[in-house]
Amino acid sequence: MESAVHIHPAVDQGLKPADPGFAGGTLVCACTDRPVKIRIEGQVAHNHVCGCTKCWKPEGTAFSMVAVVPHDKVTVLENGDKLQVVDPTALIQRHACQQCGVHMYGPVEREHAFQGLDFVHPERFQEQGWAPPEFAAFVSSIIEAGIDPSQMDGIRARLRELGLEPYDCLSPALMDYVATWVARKSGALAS
Ligand SMILES: N[C@@H](CCC(=O)N[C@@H](CS)C(=O)NCC(=O)O)C(=O)O
Ligand SMILES: [Zn+2]
Ligand SMILES: [Zn+2]
Repeated sequence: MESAVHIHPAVDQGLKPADPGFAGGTLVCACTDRPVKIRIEGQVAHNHVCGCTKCWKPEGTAFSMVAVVPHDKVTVLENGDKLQVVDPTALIQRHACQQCGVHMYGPVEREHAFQGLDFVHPERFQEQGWAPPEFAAFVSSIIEAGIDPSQMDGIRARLRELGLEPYDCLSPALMDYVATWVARKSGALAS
């Protein structure tokens, strides 16, 4: 089934499988002059496409693609002076290149189930072999960015066709993980 809306350039032609030997790589922003370079050690986890308005999306694309890596696996290699935090009040401290706008890494420093993880956009890797997205998150949020609600049935069908089950928040596994963290903190569950 064809949808007029592009999901994301890295998935529109189908997903590329992970290389089992992928040991990390370098994320590069879109600048030709003094690009920001970030070294990531090891494979990314929980890669997914995200429809929210806060995650960086390539031009003309309805979804971002975003995964997590432990914060200690992230190193700013070059031109870190170009980075600025988009919204210092947000849970994810998205560090964007002020020149080209690409978000390079987003640590979660606050006390939260995701504390210690950095959100990254794997399509910015110079290398191939990163793990492909596993699901689609915050799908209804694309309406907040201006997608006509009448397109949603087609977009969800296209996501399913690509093997990216659409959810309006995170996947059930990740929602359960977050809720378990909250319940342990409150004492509702034994820690
Ligand atoms: N409907 C909202 C959803 C925003 C949202 O909650 N985004 C999720 C997925 S990235 C999140 O965890 N945000 C935390 C943050 O932005 O720091 C929007 O599209 O702006
Ligand atoms: Zn840049
Ligand atoms: Zn998002």
